[in-house]
Amino acid sequence: MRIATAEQMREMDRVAIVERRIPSTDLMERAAAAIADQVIELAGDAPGRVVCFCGPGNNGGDGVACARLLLEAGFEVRCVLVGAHEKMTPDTREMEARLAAAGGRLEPFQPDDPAFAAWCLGCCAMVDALFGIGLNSPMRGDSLIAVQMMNTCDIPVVAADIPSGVEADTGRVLGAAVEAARTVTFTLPKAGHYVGRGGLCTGRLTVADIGIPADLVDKEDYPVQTVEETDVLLPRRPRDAHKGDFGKCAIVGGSVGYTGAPTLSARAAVRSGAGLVWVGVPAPVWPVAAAKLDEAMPFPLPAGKEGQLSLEAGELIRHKLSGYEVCLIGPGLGRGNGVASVVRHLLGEIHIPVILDADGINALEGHMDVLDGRQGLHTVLTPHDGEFARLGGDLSGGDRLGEARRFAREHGCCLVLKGHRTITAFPDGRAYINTTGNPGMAKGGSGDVLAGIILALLGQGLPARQAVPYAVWLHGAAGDRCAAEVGEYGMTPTDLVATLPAVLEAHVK
Ligand SMILES: NC(=O)C1=CN([C@@H]2O[C@H](COP(=O)(O)OP(=O)(O)OC[C@H]3O[C@@H](n4cnc5c(N)ncnc54)[C@H](O)[C@@H]3O)[C@@H](O)[C@H]2O)[C@H](O)CC1
Ligand SMILES: [K+]
Repeated sequence: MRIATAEQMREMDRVAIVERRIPSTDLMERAAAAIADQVIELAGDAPGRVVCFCGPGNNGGDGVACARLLLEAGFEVRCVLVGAHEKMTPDTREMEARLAAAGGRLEPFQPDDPAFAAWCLGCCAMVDALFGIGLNSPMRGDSLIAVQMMNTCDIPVVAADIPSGVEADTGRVLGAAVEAARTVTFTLPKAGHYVGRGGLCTGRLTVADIGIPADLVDKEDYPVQTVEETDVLLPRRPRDAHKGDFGKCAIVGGSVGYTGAPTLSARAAVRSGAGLVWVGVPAPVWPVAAAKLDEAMPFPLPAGKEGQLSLEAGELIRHKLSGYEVCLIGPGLGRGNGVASVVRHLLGEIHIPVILDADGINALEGHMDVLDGRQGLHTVLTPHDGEFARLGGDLSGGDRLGEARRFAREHGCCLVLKGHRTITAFPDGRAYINTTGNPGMAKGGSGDVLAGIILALLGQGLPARQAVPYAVWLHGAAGDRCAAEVGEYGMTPTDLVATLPAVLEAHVK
C-alpha cells in the first residue's frame, strides 16, 4: 500500500477543498463517520459511554463531529477540548456548533476533576482526537495528561488519523503517545502507522476513503510503500525447466562453533526454490556441514588455527564463484581480522550480486569504501540495529525509515534494516515497509534464514526490487504461520525453513 507524507496529505486536502470545491466540513464529517464506525463496533450490541478527547485543530474537529454522531446513535457522550478554545480551527468550531445543535456540548478538559476521571472509567471506548498530522513538537501540559488518562484507563482507544504523539512521517513519539487499540486514518496510511514506536501505538489500522478525488491521490509519487499479501507474486515455473534455470547460488560462511548459520541459510535457499546451492565453509567444519546438508553442496576452504577462513581462501572462493550468479557472504563466518580481510577482498573482486549478512556486514566496519566501490553492483545488506550502528547508521533520532533510506542512497546498496516492520531501502529512495513477522522470530538463526531466502529469489532471477521485499515478507509470513502452529516461544528458525514451501506456494501466480 502506498505511504503518504503529512505534506502530501495537506496538499491533497488543499486541492480538494480549494480547487475541487469539496467542503472541508464534508471531509471532516466523513472522517468522523469512519471513526464512529470503529467505536460502534467496539461497543458491540448496545451503545455505551464514550469520551472524546479533542484538540483545537482539525484532528479535534474529527473528534467533535464523531461525538455528535455517537450521540445521535444513542451513546452517552462527553466531548472535552484539550487546549485553548481560541485556537480552534474554523472547521472545529463548526463541528462544535453542530454538536450543540444536536444537544451535546464541547466542554473544557479538567484534568483535576475526579468526577470526570471516574466517569471515564465507565466508558466502552475513548476517542483520541488531540493531534493528527499537524503535531510538530513534543506534547506538553494538559495534552500529556489526556494521553496518560487514555493509556491508563484500560479502555480501548480509537485514534483519529494517527495516535496523538506519533510523528506521521517517522513514527517517532514526541513527548508521549496514545496506545490505540484501533486507528482510523484517511485516504492513505502514513509511515508513522508502521515504523518506529508509531507502529506499536497504532493498533488495528483502518484506511478510510473520505472523498479525496482519486486522481489527486494517483498523481502523487509515493517512494515508500508497505508490502502486503497481495503484492507478493512468484512466477510459475516453466514446465520444461531444469535446475540450472533456478539460480546458481553460493554461500560463504561458517566457522568453528558456528555451523548452524550457513546450514540454515542453505536450507532456506533450497526451500525457497534455488536450483543449485554451493556452501563454502572452513575445512574444520566441513564434515559437520556435509553431514547436515544434502541438496546443498558443502565445500572445504582453507582455514586458520582458530577455525575461521584464512587469507588463502579468498582466491579459491573467487575462482569457485566464477560459475555462480549470486553470493551470500557472512552467516557464521566469525569476526577475526583474517576473515574480515577475505570478505573485503571478495567484495572487491567479485561482480555478481552479493548479500552481506552478520559477520559479512561486520567486515565492512571502518571500510565503507569497499561497499561504496561496488556502486552499480547489487549489494544487499541485512543488518539488525547493532550491525547497522557499526556501519555508521544512526538510529538515535528514532527515524528508522529516514535513516535506512539515507544509508541506501549514500552507499548505493539495498539495505534491509531488520526489526519490527523491517524496512527495505534502495539507492533511488524507494523503500518497502514489511507487514509480517512476530517476536517469535527474535532468535539466533532467523536472520540466516532470511538471507537464504533473499539469495534464492535473487538467484531465480527476480529483480532486487521484488526479490528482497518479497523475501522479507515471506520470511515474516512463515514466522507468523509458525507462531500460529507452535507458538512464539517454541518456534525455531528450523520451523521457519520447514514452513517456507507452503508460504511460497500460496504466492505462485
Ligand atoms: N484529508 C485528510 O486527511 C483530512 C484530515 N483531517 C484531520 O485534520 C488533521 C490535521 O489537522 P491540523 O489542524 O492540520 O493539525 P492537528 O489537528 O493534527 O494539530 C493541531 C495543531 O496543533 C498545533 N500543534 C502541533 N504540535 C503541537 C504541540 N506539541 N502542542 C500544542 N500544539 C501543537 C499545530 O499548530 C497544529 O496545527 C488530520 O490529522 C485529520 O485528523 C480533516 O479533519 C479531514 C480531512
Ligand atoms: K489523533
